[in-house]
Amino acid sequence: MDKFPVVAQAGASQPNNIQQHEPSTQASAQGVASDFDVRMMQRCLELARRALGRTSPNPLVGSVVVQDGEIVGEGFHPRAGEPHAEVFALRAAGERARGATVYVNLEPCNHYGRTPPCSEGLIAAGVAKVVVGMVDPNPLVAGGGIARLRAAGVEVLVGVETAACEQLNEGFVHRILYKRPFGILKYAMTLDGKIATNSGHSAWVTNPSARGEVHQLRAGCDAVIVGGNTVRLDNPYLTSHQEGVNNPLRVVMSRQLDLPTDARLWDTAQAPTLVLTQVGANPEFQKFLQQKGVEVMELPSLTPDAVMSHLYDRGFCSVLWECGGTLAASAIAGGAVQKILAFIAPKIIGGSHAPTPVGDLGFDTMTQALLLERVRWRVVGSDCLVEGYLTAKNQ
Ligand SMILES: Nc1nc(O)c(N)c(N[C@@H]2O[C@H](COP(=O)(O)O)[C@@H](O)[C@H]2O)n1
Ligand SMILES: [Zn+2]
Repeated sequence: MDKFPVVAQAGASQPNNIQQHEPSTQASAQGVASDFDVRMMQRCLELARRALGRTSPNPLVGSVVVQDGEIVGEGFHPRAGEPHAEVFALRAAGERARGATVYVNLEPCNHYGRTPPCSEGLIAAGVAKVVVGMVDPNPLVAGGGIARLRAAGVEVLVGVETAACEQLNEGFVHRILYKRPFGILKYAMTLDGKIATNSGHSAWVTNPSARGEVHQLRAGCDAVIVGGNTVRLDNPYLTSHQEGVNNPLRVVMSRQLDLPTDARLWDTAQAPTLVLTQVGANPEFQKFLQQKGVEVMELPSLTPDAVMSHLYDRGFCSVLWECGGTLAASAIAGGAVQKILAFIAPKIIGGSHAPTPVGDLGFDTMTQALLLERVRWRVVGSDCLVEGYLTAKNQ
């Protein structure tokens, strides 16, 4: 997997300004990870994913306790307010935790939050060694958990499968560092760069496997945002379409609330919907939505950043933009997008008025182009998925 320097400097003001993070000296890697260590860390990540989309504002964390080369306890963090992964793993191991090695994809915490410090729990359980995937960027932890364990005589190895650990928690890390959720812009376009025909028809650009990936992506996000046009033209469900997995909060941004009364998003039995609008917009329609169980909120300024700020206040880590080109351009320009996922279908539809995934960014020359880094691509069914991160140059 590519190196993924997702962690940026705390306090930096530009949300897209992602920089390489160097772990603190205190917490730097000591010793060499074995193939077994790598396998155990991958198991932690697997366990962590069981709570996909359910832990915000907390991270996804899994933990494994190993005694004499054998797994004797496993656990994951199920949601904020519940015990941390290490606690569940230690509980499962019981007395066999004494002298054991504990694996965890995020540095054990060292503070009293909603739960007591895991560093103290690990010390009290008498573990001999802790293997950590990545340092916790939370200023309340930030190397302190590692230092506390070492001070108590526990051997600590830091930096196993770090790239994968950082990628799993890129939303949590971004939230901590920038006080905004991590924004992902996803779109599907034809080979000639259109997201719909001249008449606005878009079902479907991509093949069913690609649509399955999008459902999976939604399951890992706290919210999915669209604009009024997407509601009017596509009438989407925006759910994960799977039993027992997370459905994100479906968010509609609409200034005028000139929206259809029969939109699928107003059926809140499957997933909640939040409509964000401007102060005083269409009171009749607001009433109609509220009667349907849709939450309506007026924001003094309906900008992508104001929306992301509101979603941050709700404790969200990752937000998916599934909007049309105009809102996508505004979200990018407003620093609300850090990652792009572009599904490209091998189809050509032409059309000089056919919409494209990103509207006007006000650029005149190619030198102004937004650059992506850490770009990867793979084939998904008959389509191609290109993904990458907006670079610091874009700001
Ligand atoms: N190492 C580790 N394992 C977990 O299972 C976790 N949830 C965390 N989270 C860290 O602790 C903070 C939350 O603490 P409370 O749940 O409020 O007690 C979170 O921000 C992470 O820094 N870490
Ligand atoms: Zn903890």
